[in-house]
Amino acid sequence: QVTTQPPLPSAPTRSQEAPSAPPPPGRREPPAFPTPTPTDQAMAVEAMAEKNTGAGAGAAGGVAPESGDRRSRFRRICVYCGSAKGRKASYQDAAVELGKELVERGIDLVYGGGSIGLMGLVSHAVHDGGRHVIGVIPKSLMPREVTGEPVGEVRAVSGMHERKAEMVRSADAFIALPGGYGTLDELLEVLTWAQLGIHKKPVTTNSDSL
Ligand SMILES: C/C(=C\CNc1ncnc2c1ncn2[C@@H]1O[C@H](COP(=O)(O)O)[C@@H](O)[C@H]1O)CO
Repeated sequence: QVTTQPPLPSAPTRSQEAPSAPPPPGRREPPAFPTPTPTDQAMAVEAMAEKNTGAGAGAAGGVAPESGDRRSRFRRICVYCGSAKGRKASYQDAAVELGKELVERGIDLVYGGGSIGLMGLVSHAVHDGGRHVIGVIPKSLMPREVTGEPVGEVRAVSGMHERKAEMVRSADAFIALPGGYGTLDELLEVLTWAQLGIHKKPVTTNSDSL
């Protein structure tokens, strides 16, 4: 099952896009999209799994949370995010907060294996919180995306396609944070694979992601 959450306002028209220069006098700034918090995102994937109990982490071996318990039914969530830190400090805050949210819910992380940008922030937050981190990365990309000692388990794969397939196989649900073209590619692929019935795992993002 694939949905995005929460209900989003309609997409801006070309004329509503954020201007690169200050607007002329009298012209109003376009409305800002609401940015769901990492807690919203974590709750969204839980809700999706609940609605589709045959498809969520139950099917993937997750553990149903007891009432009042913040532990998740998901064992592992894949986070797609940028290899850069992005233009807004709020993107970095969201990466760290999401990492902490996963820790609090007892969820391990699957991600692209890089130590740079938002990937580095989310992986360190999860690792520092004591959860397992699985980084899936092609050997050829290591010099570019890994600096210093990588955290957690590194799964070296043969190429980009194998990386995406391994990430989808290894996780029970997917959350996209802000990123660039790579994040967009990963998100579109996991969505289109769901559309084709290749997997039945929840996918969520936010309107401010890409
Ligand atoms: C060659 C293939 C796909 C090409 N595109 C990508 N597919 C998957 N992941 C990618 C691709 N390009 C870059 N990435 C990785 O995404 C991460 C985030 O990148 P961003 O651009 O900063 O959002 C990063 O780890 C990139 O390596 C065949 O399928």
